[in-house]
Amino acid sequence: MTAAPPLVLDIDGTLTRPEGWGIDPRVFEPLYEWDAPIVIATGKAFPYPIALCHFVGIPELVVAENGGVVHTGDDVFFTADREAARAVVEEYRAAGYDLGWGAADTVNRWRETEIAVSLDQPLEPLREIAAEHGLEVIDTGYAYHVKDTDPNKGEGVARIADYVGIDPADCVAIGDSINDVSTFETVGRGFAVGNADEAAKAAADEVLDDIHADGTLAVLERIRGTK
Ligand SMILES: O=C(O)COP(=O)(O)O
Ligand SMILES: [Mg+2]
Repeated sequence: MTAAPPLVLDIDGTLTRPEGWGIDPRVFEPLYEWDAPIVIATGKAFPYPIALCHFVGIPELVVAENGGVVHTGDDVFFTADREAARAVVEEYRAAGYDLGWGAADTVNRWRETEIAVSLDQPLEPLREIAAEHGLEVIDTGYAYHVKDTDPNKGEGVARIADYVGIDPADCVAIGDSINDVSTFETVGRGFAVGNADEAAKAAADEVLDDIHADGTLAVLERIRGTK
């Protein structure tokens, strides 16, 4: 008998259908059945991973907004200040640009510590304005995130692991982009799916052939343990 390891899972690019968007429904059952804690570590706003945990039927262990929001299951921590990102966006808008999500902007509506800008908006002016405010812009392949340079997913994962009583070194993480590098540096074993960007591939212990959920499902099959 081998025990399943705790998991740290990114959402976009990792749990997504091979076409690139939408959660692949095949991941629901193995996550529901998983015999160890699962941390969802994402760049998405807090309600999205919470809803994912809710709909899969697993406890809420969540790192959202690239580490800006950490939920240990009992307590929620905010580790970055949204005001600086807000100031960057105001300047970006004043210069004639837009966040690119339309009037409802459900991408940022519940975002607490950073701002996300659509990939179809100009990056260079955003980077310049962010730098003037001491912030960085990271490109996850799904959005540009204007954020503090400080918090990251890995620190959030470490905080949750400490609270839950698991050793990060025992965790297996799967991810696809630059915002997963800190996760890979925190856990014992990191897998980059085949569609991952160069930063994630370089930081991972192993790069998978399969893309998106196909890659993730292949890892889960390999490490799920036996009874
Ligand atoms: O929000 C994003 O841009 C990416 O989200 P992810 O970290 O779950 O891939
Ligand atoms: Mg991702």
